[in-house]
Amino acid sequence: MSALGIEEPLREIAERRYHHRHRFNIRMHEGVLTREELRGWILNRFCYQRHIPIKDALILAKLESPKHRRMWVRRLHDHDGTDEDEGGIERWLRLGEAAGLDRAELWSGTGVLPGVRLAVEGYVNFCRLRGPLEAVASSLTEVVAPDLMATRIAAFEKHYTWIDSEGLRYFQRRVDQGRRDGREALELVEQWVRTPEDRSRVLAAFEFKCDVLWALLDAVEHAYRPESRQADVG
Ligand SMILES: O=C(O)c1cc(C(=O)O)c2c(n1)C(=O)C(=O)c1cc(C(=O)O)[nH]c1-2
Repeated sequence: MSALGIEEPLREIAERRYHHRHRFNIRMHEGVLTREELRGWILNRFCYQRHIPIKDALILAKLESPKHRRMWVRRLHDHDGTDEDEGGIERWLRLGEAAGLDRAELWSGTGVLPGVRLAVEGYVNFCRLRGPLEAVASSLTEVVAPDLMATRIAAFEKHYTWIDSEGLRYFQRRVDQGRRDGREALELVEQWVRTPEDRSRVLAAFEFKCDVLWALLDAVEHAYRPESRQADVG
């Protein structure tokens, strides 16, 4: 199946359903989030971050060729780190610290919203239960994530200067890692797709993943919106 057969419909779905369209991200980029909203997002996104290597380990166990496993295992190192590199989880913790959050609090999971927990668990279980084609396809949002991250870095540097720029290293590193991951996963999926049914499964997995990211932001937006917090207190 040609690249046109997968990448174009993926990008069409992303245009409508990827979380760059979510109001929380739009407000983040406009620079209008409060400190509490941004801290709430960082804390809750840590729940997603810490589960990425777990879902990648589940995918790794489904790959039958050494070549594919060698490619995929690098994702674990990207997040968990190596002797030479602290890794993405550590960089996310430093982002949290730069925003005034305590790393012990991030690790404790206290404050992770029910909707976030369910969305992340849904993603991990999807990768646990589905076959390799769908599990790999669910990572394909990384084809579009790097552009969003570049926008986010610019927005943080412009609007959220109270966060030390050292904290942005997670996103800076992730732009290139995400581009490579997205390209590799797309190549794998293109090799594997043989039938229209396979193609439909890939697109459905991608839609599911868009829903995971959307649901995560819905939960954060609802819980930390300044007006809803006032209403909760009242
Ligand atoms: O901040 C974002 O907008 C964003 C989005 C995504 C994504 O689209 O799944 C990932 C990340 N960040 C990210 O940092 C990351 O490590 C990551 C791994 C994966 C994946 O599905 O394997 N997605 C993403």
